[in-house]
Amino acid sequence: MTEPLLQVRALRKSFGALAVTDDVSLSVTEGELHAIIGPNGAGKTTLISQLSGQLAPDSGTILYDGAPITRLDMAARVRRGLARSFQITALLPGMSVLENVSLAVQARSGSSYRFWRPVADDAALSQEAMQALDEVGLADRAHRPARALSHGEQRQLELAVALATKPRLLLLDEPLAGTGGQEAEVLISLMRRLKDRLTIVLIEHDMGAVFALADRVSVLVYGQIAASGTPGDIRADPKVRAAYLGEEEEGTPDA
Ligand SMILES: Nc1ncnc2c1ncn2[C@@H]1O[C@H](COP(=O)(O)OP(=O)(O)OP(=O)(O)O)[C@@H](O)[C@H]1O
Repeated sequence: MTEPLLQVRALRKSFGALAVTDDVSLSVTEGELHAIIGPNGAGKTTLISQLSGQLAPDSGTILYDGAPITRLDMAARVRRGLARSFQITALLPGMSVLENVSLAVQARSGSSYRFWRPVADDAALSQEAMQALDEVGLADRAHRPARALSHGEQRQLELAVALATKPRLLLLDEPLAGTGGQEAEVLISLMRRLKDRLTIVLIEHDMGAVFALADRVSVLVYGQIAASGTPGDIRADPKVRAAYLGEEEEGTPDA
């Protein structure tokens, strides 16, 4: 059996007396889209922040591609191919869409690009950034300021920024938040395309999207994995229905 691309073992993180990640173990196989769902405050974002290197766990181990990365910072994890999509708040609103993505290409490439020149001037850098924009469907918006994009387009831009780091494993924290209708559809079909070539860990409240996209689902409740399995297993799990799905009848996948 092939080794999982990501293995989390006995991860713990507390804020004061509150154990927000409480002995979490989980594995993500190369090529799968693994969704993490759970009620508000269950600890999903805190977990993904530890996977990306933004937050240090109190104890436990994170193995990526067979090697421990628990003590590596975010930049070192990005260089190994583990990227988190940056939130809209991390976008630079006055810079162009292309410049926002070019900065991510530049960050990955380190000193191979001359950092004192305006980022959009470097042809190779711009070309790579354009590829990422093309992949998310924003090539025709390249020269607009990021602030001129619609909310849904800004979420596409976040994905382009993450893709520009050439990840092998992509961590997505609520990519559909604040979107609806057509905007959500665009993002869902984009994730469907990305999952053909990348391993993805997805935190998402939109159960329709989760059950349409996920190969496996883990349910986090009060900082602990309450269940992990295929979407079919999760739908049928009485513990999950009681702890999570039951709480929002509208979002129940087979409602
Ligand atoms: N830096 C922090 N300091 C103290 N408490 C925190 C901190 N970050 C998160 N928490 C608390 O940890 C708990 C889990 O938060 P987290 O954001 O990880 O949950 P979540 O499952 O992502 O929630 P949501 O679905 O609402 O985004 C919450 O009770 C939150 O208030």
